[in-house]
Amino acid sequence: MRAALDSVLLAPRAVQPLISGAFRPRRSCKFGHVRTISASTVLRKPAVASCPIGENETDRPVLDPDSAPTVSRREKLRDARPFSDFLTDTFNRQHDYLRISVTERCNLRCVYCMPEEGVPLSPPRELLTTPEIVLLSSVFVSQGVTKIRLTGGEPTVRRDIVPLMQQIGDLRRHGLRELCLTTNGLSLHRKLESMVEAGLTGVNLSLDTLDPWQFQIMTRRKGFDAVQRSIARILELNRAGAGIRLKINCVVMRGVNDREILPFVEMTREKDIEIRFIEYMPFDGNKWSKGKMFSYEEMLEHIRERYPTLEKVRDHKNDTSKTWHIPGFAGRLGFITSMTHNFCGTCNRLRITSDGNLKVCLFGNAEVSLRDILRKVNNGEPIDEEALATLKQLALARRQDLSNIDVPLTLAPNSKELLEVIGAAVKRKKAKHAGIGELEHMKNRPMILIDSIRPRGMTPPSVIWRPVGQAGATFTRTPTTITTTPWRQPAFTPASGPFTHHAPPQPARLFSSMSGRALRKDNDSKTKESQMTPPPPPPHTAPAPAPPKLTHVSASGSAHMVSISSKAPTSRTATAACTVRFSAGSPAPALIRANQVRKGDVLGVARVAGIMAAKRTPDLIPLCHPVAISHVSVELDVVVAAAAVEVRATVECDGKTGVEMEALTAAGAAALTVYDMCKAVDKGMRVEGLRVVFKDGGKSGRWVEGVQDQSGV
Ligand SMILES: Nc1nc2c(ncn2[C@@H]2O[C@H](COP(=O)(O)OP(=O)(O)OP(=O)(O)O)[C@@H](O)[C@H]2O)c(=O)[nH]1
Ligand SMILES: C[S@@+](CC[C@H](N)C(=O)[O-])C[C@H]1O[C@@H](n2cnc3c(N)ncnc32)[C@H](O)[C@@H]1O
Ligand code: SF4
Ligand code: SF4
Repeated sequence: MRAALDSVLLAPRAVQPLISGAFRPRRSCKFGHVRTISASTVLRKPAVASCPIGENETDRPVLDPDSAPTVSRREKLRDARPFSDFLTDTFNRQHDYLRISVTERCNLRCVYCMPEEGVPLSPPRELLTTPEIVLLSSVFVSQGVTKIRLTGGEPTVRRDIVPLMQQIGDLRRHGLRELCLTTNGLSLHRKLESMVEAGLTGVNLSLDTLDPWQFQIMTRRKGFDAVQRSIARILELNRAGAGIRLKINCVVMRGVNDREILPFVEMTREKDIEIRFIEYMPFDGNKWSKGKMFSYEEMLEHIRERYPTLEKVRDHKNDTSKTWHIPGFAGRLGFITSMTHNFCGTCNRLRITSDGNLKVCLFGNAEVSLRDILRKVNNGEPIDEEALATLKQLALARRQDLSNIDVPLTLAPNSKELLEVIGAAVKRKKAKHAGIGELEHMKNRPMILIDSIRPRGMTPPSVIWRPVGQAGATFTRTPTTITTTPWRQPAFTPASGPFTHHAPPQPARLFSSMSGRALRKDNDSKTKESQMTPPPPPPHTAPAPAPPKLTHVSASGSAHMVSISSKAPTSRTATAACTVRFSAGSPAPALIRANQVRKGDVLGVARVAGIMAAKRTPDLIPLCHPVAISHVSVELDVVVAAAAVEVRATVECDGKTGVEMEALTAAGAAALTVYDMCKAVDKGMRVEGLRVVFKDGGKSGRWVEGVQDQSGV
């Protein structure tokens, strides 16, 4: 007894819960044979990652449901139920794997992932709070999700990542089996033990090189040693039986790190880890070219030359990677072939972005805001710990009313509505994503804002399925089609029909300038205007000439937003330009060029200001529609001879309305930032000639400044 107690007290902190039984790792093979690693096994000998019947290729550490305080009868009954229809798509794919992006931030700047200057971040109130992530996780687990992966950005930079994992880890008593992390490993070693205690079962760690200098080139930051420390710590904990499944993700770029393929393969000789080589994927700003991509076939050939005995291993049905093994080696090799072979047929993934949008496909462009639905119960405000406590009370109070929903799990009073929206989105999921031919010509935004990468052109949600929130919502389902009202065309009148669900009327804050008439179900603005009763003509006067049609003024004369509901989304681009002109003899242009301005890097800050301003355009220009911008670039050229900085901003979107206002706002804000940062050295600056110089897409097609006949442009 005394010895047993000592073993608990003297064991490393991460292992204590293993011993005490608070968390008991289990392993299961692909056939579902599960065995628990006992405390004595943990202490006496390394855990053997083998299947009880010898099938050891796909051992998967899983959370131990028995370690949770109780598994209620309700949970057991739920497990016996058929898989949730809400999470089953029209191709009968059952989505039991949820990826959640918990932050947009990152402490590295990998060349293939992020622009050097980083990405503009969303305002904090738009991001999911910890209680909101837990609520959404619980809704998904209640429907049969058994695996949750936290990703980002870099998930470990989220300040409350450990408490968040603890709360998600608690869902194991409701059926969650795996809680995983995709991380760059930079600060993982500091949090690893508490994460294991929280229930971490798997780590996918990104490492593209084994050379510290090359690491600095590829990530634009230092940190190689810290990553090595994290890997060593995982292996150490695993030797003690923690059972963390470790995979190393390595994006292979020709001419950059392809010479390291074989050293990575060598790592699997002694270590029980899986090295996964990922085909390099394109998105705007990462300078992708087909030539830089090292394909699956090429990698295999290269490895086979050195290791001819390389053999294929049976993959788990939902794996993204194709697994191989060199006989005699402890680890395995995987290949993620998003560019050359899709693996969509067995897809079981859904993802939630850090701002709370559900994406049913990594490459799909439709998103639906779950955050807005969730926040309705808190008057549109983010749900914090205090609000969560109230929700818990509510959930208990209405326990009886929700016979078909697991009350302890789904604390959100509007779980049913959430499920309806999730179900409709899942049913819209396509069979597969585009092939390489399409991917390489598509535009993209930096993928750090979603989760992992999204190839060029796949990103910008051409339709944001944001059905609810402040503006109210209508979901109309007919037996053959499901449509969700996009956020830009809120319908305020409940639609009719047997399968209609509509949100309770909400104060129409965002669109409060719209007249009641303009807000009716009819989405076509032209029809709407023709149906309005014109004011009677004044008596005894000649008929007045028809007033010019003011598209932004309603029948009652008040300013309103033009409806673009009936327009089809198309790809649109606009470029705006302007000049910051300095006084004659001003030292500013030379200082800017030499990056010697005391306030800092003028061009870098102005570029970011322009990008952020483009995203904020509808907040600044009252009648401007919010558009789903897919790309913003801001270029600033210092022309010392002309004592000027020339600014050009290009904005792209796939949408129903043009982006010239966004381009003008971006150019204007970049110019004003130059002004602001230089006003100490030149008080006579002027911002000149703000204008659109190029526009493409939509009904009017291409337009170029200064060209008389636009037909040939
Ligand atoms: N096509 C596609 N590729 C994905 C998806 N999720 C991840 N990937 C690819 O997998 C790479 C590694 O991502 P990870 O975060 O490690 O996720 P994973 O490989 O799906 O993780 P597990 O299968 O759970 O181990 C990404 O960079 C993508 O290339 C997905 O849903 N679809
Ligand atoms: C976006 S990161 C987020 C999680 C974490 N920061 C990390 O690096 O693991 C997720 C994965 O996407 C991969 N990735 C990012 N950009 C990529 C690209 N252009 N091509 C292929 N994979 C990419 C990364 O290597 C990483 O494994
Ligand atoms: S791959 Fe991960 S670590 Fe690298 S920049 Fe992207 S999010 Fe950060
Ligand atoms: S591309 Fe979409 S459908 Fe294909 S595997 Fe990824 S998420 Fe699933």
